[in-house]
Amino acid sequence: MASKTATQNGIAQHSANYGSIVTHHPKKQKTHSRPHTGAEAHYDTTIPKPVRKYLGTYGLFPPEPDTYEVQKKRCLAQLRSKQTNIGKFIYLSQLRHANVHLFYRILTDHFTEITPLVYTPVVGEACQRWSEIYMLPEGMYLSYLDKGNIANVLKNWHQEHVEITVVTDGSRILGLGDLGVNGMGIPIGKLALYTGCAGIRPEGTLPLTIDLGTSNKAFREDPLYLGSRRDKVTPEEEKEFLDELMEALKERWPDIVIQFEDWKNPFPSLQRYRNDYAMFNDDIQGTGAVIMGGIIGAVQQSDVAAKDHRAVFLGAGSAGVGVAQQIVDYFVHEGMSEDDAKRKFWLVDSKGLVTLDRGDKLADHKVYFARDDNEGQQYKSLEEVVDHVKPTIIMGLSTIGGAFTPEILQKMGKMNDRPIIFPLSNPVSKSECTFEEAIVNTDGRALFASGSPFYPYEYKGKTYHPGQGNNMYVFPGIGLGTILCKAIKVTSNMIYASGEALPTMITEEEKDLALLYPQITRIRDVSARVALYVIRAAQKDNVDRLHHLRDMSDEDLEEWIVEKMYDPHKAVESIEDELESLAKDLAHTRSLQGEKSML
Ligand SMILES: NC(=O)C1=CN([C@@H]2O[C@H](COP(=O)(O)OP(=O)(O)OC[C@H]3O[C@@H](n4cnc5c(N)ncnc54)[C@H](O)[C@@H]3O)[C@@H](O)[C@H]2O)C=CC1
Ligand SMILES: CC(=O)C(=O)O
Ligand SMILES: [Mg+2]
Repeated sequence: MASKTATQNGIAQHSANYGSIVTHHPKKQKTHSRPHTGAEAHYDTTIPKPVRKYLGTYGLFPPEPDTYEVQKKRCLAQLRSKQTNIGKFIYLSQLRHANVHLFYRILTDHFTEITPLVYTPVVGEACQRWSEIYMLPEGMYLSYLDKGNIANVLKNWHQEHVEITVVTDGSRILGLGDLGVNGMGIPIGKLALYTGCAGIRPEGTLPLTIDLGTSNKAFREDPLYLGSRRDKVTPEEEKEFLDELMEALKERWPDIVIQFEDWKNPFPSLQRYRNDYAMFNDDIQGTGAVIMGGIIGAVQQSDVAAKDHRAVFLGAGSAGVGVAQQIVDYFVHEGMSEDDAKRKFWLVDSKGLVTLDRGDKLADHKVYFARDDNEGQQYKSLEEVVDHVKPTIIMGLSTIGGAFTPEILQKMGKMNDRPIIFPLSNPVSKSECTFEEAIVNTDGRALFASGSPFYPYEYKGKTYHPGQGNNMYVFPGIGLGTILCKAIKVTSNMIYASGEALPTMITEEEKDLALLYPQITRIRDVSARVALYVIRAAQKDNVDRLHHLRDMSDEDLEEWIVEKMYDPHKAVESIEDELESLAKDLAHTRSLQGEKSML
């Protein structure tokens, strides 16, 4: 009997990976529904018959088990038959809910096709239309009214072992403005990439959206809007709420990594929590690191020494300042003084070139880069600044689609052999220029990366390949590295290391194509390398807690990281093998005891 109980427990435990399957078997303990891991057993047509019989799901779906290849073929056909991107987004959300391993198998097998549908650009449209398309929670929503009770609300989350959360208040979703609780698409999308790109277990992720009110009047008046109708809370109220939230998260999951995403003004929270929590801000730090990684390659390919570059940034917000700051660190690494490095940057915001004598009160985060050498002259437009600076690099983090006009691009092409052109705003509609515009207006010489994906472009008989300068190349690895070495905080050196890891992954073939980032299809290997660099930096800063990793060689450590990554293909195979063999064991035990076997 003892072995029978052990066997049953084994099946119950493993079948947890199949979501709510256990709910439907009378012998099994009832579990809560699992918004993020799905009820996939009912939809997983690959489950072998003996397992279905044991679990009490035999007869509940078509009789003959599929192979994964057939199942995938059917799913891709269903996906591709949807007429609109939003239809595809909804289909994929339902698939993730219904059969989480299948969703991640398909995502990892078809990164190039699926990523734009669950992340930028389509997630932008999904957030704009969230109130209309909403069907499933897929994460937690906290409200300002929960203040004083946040720890209790967090207890309602059904997963015991959350390793990472992405938290937003929806106040600056991509370049689309304040979308309030509709911003939930972003934590869900980012965490889907955590799982797909860096192998964080799906059930270890917690998408979290906080309703702190919204400045979006149209949403507040929309009867379908799912959030509160109040205006945004004050910065002081936000701070008090976040203090309580951070403490409550750490209390329930002491090792949790917390990623702040798409906040309108994220500098105060980063400053306040970075030393006491394993947290980082993706828009400031993740973007800084990923663009620094791309710039390292671009500087090499431009054949202009780092000290001779001049960068004009359109946009001086969290991403613009984060990126500029990170590249300053890189230039300093390359031997420049900090002051010289800082002087390589001209930041432009909605009022023009950021200068100390512009006459308005500059936000704190802009002061460091404000120019003092403009001799009293104020440059209002990007074109004027380009004429004044004669940059080698133009960077767009402004949310202004098309701001890099053909005239500006042509000037960049005339002034530089290899102009570095990075229109980084998301989604595609906000990109400062398209890949085609950059290629045509520089006669194919642009070194290019954009925030959202573009297709390769054929020009004068040659195919050009765009790079995607998106923080998705680093945040999954930053999170993975932090989790695996149990770092107590995410230091600046860990962020820097994540960007430094990227150029080490570019192959000669990719360099020949002038690519500044590895192909997205290799993102899992890239994330493992990023995690390796992050762990090494954590060790140097003495913030890691898994000290035995310090003794491993880089090669062994990278291999260990890969082994630790959730792989949806292996997950399904091993669970199925084990379930089948456990079911057979049980049948055998029953027949020895003279019970009628179901199998
Ligand atoms: N590629 C990537 O990985 C990332 C891209 N982004 C994108 O960067 C953009 C900006 O993000 P944040 O810096 O966080 O936003 P933000 O709101 O903090 O900053 C926006 C900046 O653009 C400036 N701006 C607005 N209108 C302008 C105009 N007409 N001319 C010149 N400047 C103007 C604002 O003054 C502000 O300095 C968004 O579209 C976002 O999607 C953000 C993070 C990562
Ligand atoms: C990519 C990203 O984090 C953003 O556009 O905000
Ligand atoms: Mg973001």
